[in-house]
Amino acid sequence: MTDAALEIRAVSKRFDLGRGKSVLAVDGIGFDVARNSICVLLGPSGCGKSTVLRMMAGLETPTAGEIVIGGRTVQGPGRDRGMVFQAYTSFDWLSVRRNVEFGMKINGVAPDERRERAARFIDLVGLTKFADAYPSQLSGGMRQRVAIARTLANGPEVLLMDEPFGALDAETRWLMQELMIDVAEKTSTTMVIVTHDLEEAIFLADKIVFLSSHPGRVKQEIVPEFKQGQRIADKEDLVSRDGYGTLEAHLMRLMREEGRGQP
Ligand SMILES: Nc1ncnc2c1ncn2[C@@H]1O[C@H](COP(=O)(O)OP(=O)(O)OP(=O)(O)O)[C@@H](O)[C@H]1O
Repeated sequence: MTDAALEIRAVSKRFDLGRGKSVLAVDGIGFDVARNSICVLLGPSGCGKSTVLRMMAGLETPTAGEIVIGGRTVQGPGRDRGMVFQAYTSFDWLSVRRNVEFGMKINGVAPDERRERAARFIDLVGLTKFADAYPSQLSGGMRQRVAIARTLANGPEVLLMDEPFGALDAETRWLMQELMIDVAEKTSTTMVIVTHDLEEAIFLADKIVFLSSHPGRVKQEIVPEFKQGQRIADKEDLVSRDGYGTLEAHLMRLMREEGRGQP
């Protein structure tokens, strides 16, 4: 019995470009994501991070290998996974509460339970005062909180996030990162987060999987040992810890090595 929530086994992805041409985006990658952990996929632009995440979500099919979640091979999208994208994906004509209830309604969750769960997750992301507001009345960070609450309310085993804070300003980004640590602690959801931001990776990750540039292969799996197995909920605290700078410099070196030759 493995304690992995997610197993990526020798996965490759080749995209057909038509006229007999194709591109190998991901080449034989393998790694595990432990249950209740935060795994960050890091690597230079075009290394295949989003492709790997989309295969986990079942939005793309591996050309070779398999992805196993909770003992089952992924064969398409499923309720055991929830995905949050960089672009805000809330329904503008529904209030925050109705947005969060929407997926549960589709899934046939009874009204009372829907309301109770929506209230819990809206509270978790700090939007209780805005439950009756509409997305157009909210800031970018708040709208992304709605997307997170809506996704978590469906009770996924694994939360997949593709550059979730990429469109936010620096300050909101920190707050959102701190929020995700809080969410991970309170909900014990396994998370896989794609980013190219080194600081974000170090802050959020229990494990970093660094992908080499095109085609994507696992270059290194890195556990930020300086955190001593703890999540550090406060960014100032994190960056002032011994070992933070060394890890950041190491990741910068990897990024520079792999980024060479990129436009
Ligand atoms: N649908 C597709 N058809 C053809 N090629 C694709 C498709 N999706 C991705 N690719 C190619 O696969 C490679 C990996 O792309 P992917 O978007 O996964 O990288 P990434 O690491 O997420 O990049 P970025 O950090 O810039 O978002 C790229 O060369 C890209 O052009």
